[in-house]
Amino acid sequence: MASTVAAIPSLHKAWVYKEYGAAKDVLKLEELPVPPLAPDQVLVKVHAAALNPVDFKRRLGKFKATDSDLPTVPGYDVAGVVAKVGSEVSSLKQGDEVYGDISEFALDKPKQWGSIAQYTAVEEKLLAIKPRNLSFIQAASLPLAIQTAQEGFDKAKLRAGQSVLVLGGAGGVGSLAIQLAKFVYGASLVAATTSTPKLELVKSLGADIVIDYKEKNFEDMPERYDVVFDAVGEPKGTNVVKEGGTAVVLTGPVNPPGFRFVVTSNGSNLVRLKDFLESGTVKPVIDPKGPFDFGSVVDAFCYLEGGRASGKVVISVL
Ligand SMILES: NC(=O)C1=CN([C@@H]2O[C@H](COP(=O)(O)OP(=O)(O)OC[C@H]3O[C@@H](n4cnc5c(N)ncnc54)[C@H](OP(=O)(O)O)[C@@H]3O)[C@@H](O)[C@H]2O)C=CC1
Ligand SMILES: CC[C@H]1OC(C)=C(O)C1=O
Repeated sequence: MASTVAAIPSLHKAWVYKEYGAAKDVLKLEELPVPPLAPDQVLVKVHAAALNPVDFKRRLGKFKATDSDLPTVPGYDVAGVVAKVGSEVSSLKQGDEVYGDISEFALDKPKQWGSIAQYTAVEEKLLAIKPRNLSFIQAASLPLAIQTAQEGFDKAKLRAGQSVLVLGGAGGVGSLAIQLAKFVYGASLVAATTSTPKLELVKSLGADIVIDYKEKNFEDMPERYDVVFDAVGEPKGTNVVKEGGTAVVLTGPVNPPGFRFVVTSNGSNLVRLKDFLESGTVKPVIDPKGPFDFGSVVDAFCYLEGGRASGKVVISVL
């Protein structure tokens, strides 16, 4: 798909913080210069951007040792239209509808000028053509979370016919991890933990066993799993791993045989999932409190930071 692109202004609106702190204290909507383009980058007119916990952890200074310089425009996930291409860009052209995670390494010098803005500059290799059946809102919800699930299962060497437990099944990553495990990697059994109000959502995503962690402890159940995908950060997952299995840990402490990793972005990862997305086999999950409008980003972060989001918190930027 291609869209028409208006003239590019020299200034644009962006959410920015100049010091680390709470969203309500430091996050402001300001007019900034449109980011300059490197030769291998494209300028994206942002239609939608999604929030991730790494955005608020970063804004609280938890990764300052490896962060890019302040001031910071937050936002990793973007969906929009290519407005301009750098001199070395070969695979994208003006008008292409694209999506992606704009920071190749989530914690190591992530983009200073992020996606919660009217324009963002990003290397073509980090983007993919938006699936034609998905809205910009739906597409923006996917990149960082779906690549995290994909990379975690790849590193765990998940094979068809194996069993998976997803801890945090209703969250941004967990809601996609259930679907990928079941429909992309061919797991024979997918179990997931969530709380009482989200049991039906998690079952609808393909979980064969839904564990209400408010009522039951998965460690007390008889099942053991080839792969535990821990999107919660309690180190209990390794206690239910089968002999020879592993635990993928996204955050917090790790015990053997588990491992933790940090997601790496590449548009080719999204291309691998194109058919699953365009066929509707794997579906975006957008928290019903959203999408939030561009003026409500502080509210959106406050909601995400409450830790109860179902699927992804998305911002409509147009
Ligand atoms: N290492 C990496 O590269 C990455 C790490 N992460 C990290 O992974 C974690 C998850 O990210 P993301 O999914 O975006 O976060 P979300 O904010 O989307 O997770 C919210 C969800 O977590 C669920 N949840 C919270 N506690 C529990 C629990 N004890 N058991 C089951 N479900 C629970 C909530 O459900 P309920 O209301 O039912 O409790 C809610 O649905 C974050 O800490 C994030 O920083 C994320 C992406 C990449
Ligand atoms: C080390 C985990 C850290 O990296 C990302 C992307 C997060 O969300 C984290 O908490």
